[in-house]
Amino acid sequence: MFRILVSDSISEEGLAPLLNAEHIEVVQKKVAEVEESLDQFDALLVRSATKVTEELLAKMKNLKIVGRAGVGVDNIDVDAATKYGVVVINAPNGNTISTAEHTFAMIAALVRHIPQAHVSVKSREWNRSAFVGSELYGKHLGIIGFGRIGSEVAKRARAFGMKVHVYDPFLTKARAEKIGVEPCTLDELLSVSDIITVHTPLTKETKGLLGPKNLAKTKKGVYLVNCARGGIIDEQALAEFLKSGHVAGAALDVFEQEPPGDHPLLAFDNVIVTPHLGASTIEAQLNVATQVAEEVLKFLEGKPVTSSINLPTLSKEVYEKIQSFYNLAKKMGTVASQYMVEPVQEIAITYSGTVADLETTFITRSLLAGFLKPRVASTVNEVNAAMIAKERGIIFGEKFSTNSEGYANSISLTVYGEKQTFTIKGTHIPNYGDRIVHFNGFAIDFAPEGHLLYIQHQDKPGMIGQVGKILGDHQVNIATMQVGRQAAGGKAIMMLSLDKPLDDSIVEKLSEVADIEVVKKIEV
Ligand SMILES: NC(=O)c1ccc[n+]([C@@H]2O[C@H](COP(=O)([O-])OP(=O)(O)OC[C@H]3O[C@@H](n4cnc5c(N)ncnc54)[C@H](O)[C@@H]3O)[C@@H](O)[C@H]2O)c1
Ligand SMILES: O=C(O)CC[C@@H](O)C(=O)O
Repeated sequence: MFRILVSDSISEEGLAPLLNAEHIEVVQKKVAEVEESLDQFDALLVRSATKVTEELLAKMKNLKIVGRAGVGVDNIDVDAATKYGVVVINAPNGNTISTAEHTFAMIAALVRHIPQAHVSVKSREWNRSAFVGSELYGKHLGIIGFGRIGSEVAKRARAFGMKVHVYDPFLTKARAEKIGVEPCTLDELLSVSDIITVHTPLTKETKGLLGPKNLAKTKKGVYLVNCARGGIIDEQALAEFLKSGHVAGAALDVFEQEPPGDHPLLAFDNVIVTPHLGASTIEAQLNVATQVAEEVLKFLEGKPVTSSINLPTLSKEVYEKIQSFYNLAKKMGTVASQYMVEPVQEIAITYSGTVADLETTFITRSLLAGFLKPRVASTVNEVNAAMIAKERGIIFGEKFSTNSEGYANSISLTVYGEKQTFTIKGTHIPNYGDRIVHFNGFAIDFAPEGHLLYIQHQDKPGMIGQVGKILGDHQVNIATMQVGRQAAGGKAIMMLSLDKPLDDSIVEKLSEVADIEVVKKIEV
């Protein structure tokens, strides 16, 4: 049974996939109103009101996923979520059309003074000359940020006969051509546009993007629109440029602080505002709620999610192809970690054969998670494994090889520690399973599963008997046993799989046997 906390108002109809699932319990309450312990929840669903801070994440000890019913995740501390191994997903396109339409409604309202005229008529005035506007036809619209919403705004602008200028440093030429726009520099856009609308995320680079310096480069009489995030247009600079009359008006759906309270911008007649309504349509709310509910359900059922902020995204098809290697890699990491009980500096992974053609990022993360789990007290999984490895100074890297030495596929892992280097190689055989085919320089063949016992010894008659006797004397049943050696009479290994975990005292007894050099128990 999974428990999900829905802490903001999210469309009930959209939550249906979760509400109808048998193994899911949905609690619809604000975080602050939850009386029980917060660590009972596996998932948290929010819009923008709930602030998912590090402090909250620390309290939700069993949290696995945060779902944002919307695009922007600036109310979620994604770095902290990554640190705690919590997946963050959003609903990236469910509210695109609604927000583009709202932007366009704001543009039209702004240049035709609709809100001001509305208030005037409601006040029993009839002042037609006070509200003379401008046509959109033939005007230059500058769009900063040409992603999902920016490009939908462009389509609507073209339908109105506007000339569209686009600035987005990450826009590829191919995409621009496909949509039929000509990208320009920010300076070009600023100097030519009659109306400028911003559609970027709020980042270090975009915070204050339209500040004093760039606003000074705009045409006198420019109109500004922000239906993206408060702060992209510097609010203080905007107030100054409105005061001087350089900016003719602004339409704002978003503010640096929401609600804005008694904000100086609200005092300007030529500033029109809405309370972050871009995504507030029945359709958008149903879309984002459905998207996020379906994704959370998939995730809790162990299936891949497609809109994760802090995990590589995988399609179902790709996930199905990599799943076996993902499991194999995790087991290899677990085995290697328990073998190398010492500080580790580097982990090198080589993918050979068919696996080399797959999306290996996820497989590597799985291997790292398997490796780090026995060493790290906090949650470690595919989300935070790479970050934890880096934090602990472990370098890791992938290599690809066409030479899989007779196997259809293989993953080779070398761990460089302070005292020794350890190599293990595994393969996945369809309908047979995962096999370790090289272990620490020995050719061998065993399944990396259950309670394993590794023994390295001199290749002499009677070694197997001695090991069998000690285990038998302690009522430990051997399920399987594989042996390997480098040369007759030289170094040899045994890998046993046991029916129950081994006591340390038995490990000690085995270590005392003459000609046994290494004994390690490994739990997979
Ligand atoms: N008002 C609302 O209710 C509402 C609803 C949905 C989305 N939003 C916001 O709208 C914005 C756009 O959303 P989207 O879905 O189109 O996102 P998107 O990721 O599809 O597009 C963002 C675009 O901004 C571009 N960009 C990034 N940094 C840039 C920079 N420094 N200069 C210029 N361009 C830059 C990116 O390349 C990308 O193309 C986000 O801030 C989102 O949070 C607001
Ligand atoms: O939840 C909302 O209504 C706001 C959504 C919007 O800002 C977003 O980023 O998706």
